[in-house]
Amino acid sequence: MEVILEDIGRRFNRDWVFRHLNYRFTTGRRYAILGPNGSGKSTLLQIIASSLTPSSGQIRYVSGEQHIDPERVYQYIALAAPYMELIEEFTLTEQVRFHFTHKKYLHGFDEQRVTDLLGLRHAENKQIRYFSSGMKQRVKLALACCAEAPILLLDEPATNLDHDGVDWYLHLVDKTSADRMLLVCSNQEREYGFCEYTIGIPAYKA
Ligand SMILES: Nc1ncnc2c1ncn2[C@@H]1O[C@H](COP(=O)(O)OP(=O)(O)OP(=O)(O)O)[C@@H](O)[C@H]1O
Repeated sequence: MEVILEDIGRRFNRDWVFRHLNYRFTTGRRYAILGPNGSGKSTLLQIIASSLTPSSGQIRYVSGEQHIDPERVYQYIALAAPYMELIEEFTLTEQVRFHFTHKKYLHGFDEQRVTDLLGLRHAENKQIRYFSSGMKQRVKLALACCAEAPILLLDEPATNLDHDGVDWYLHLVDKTSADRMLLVCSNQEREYGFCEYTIGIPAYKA
């Protein structure tokens, strides 16, 4: 699968966040989207996820010979981001079950394995609203990484994670990112050090 950005730009009102961005993302590769706060990383990720449209240029999604309609791209994407909410009223078990009624499990995973991987067995029946911020971040990452989707998008994945949490995240990525297209938005080397390709957003400042 390929995601092809053709001269894309995005502005909010009169202010261009970035412009003239050409890039080709390919399955099996890991990319870091880099830049300081406010540079446009999340904006670019949302354009790639097709939840935001570019103000100029176009984005194409190609799977083999097939062109994918941007409105159906969500079926190919798993996303973890700070602006995504978990369902606070659910227990952990209910949240996992609910998520995987909409998404398939990645090959080799099931409810049990996701819960084990989370290391939150003791909190299975606890409502998400009582989880710490680090526990919630682990849940978001596990739901995204353990879902069957060729494109995995992680926006600031180490947010709220302590030292052990970052090691846990790196292990999770190692176990789940093979043969997928992985994009990590970050400004911290520890969360994207494994990426083979980097895109610096400030280079596309208008
Ligand atoms: N809906 C919106 N309306 C107006 N401006 C917006 C909107 N969304 C984002 N912006 C602006 O676009 C710019 C890029 O924001 P974005 O969130 O993409 O940056 P970022 O690199 O992800 O930042 P951070 O590292 O802080 O998460 C910022 O100046 C932001 O204020």
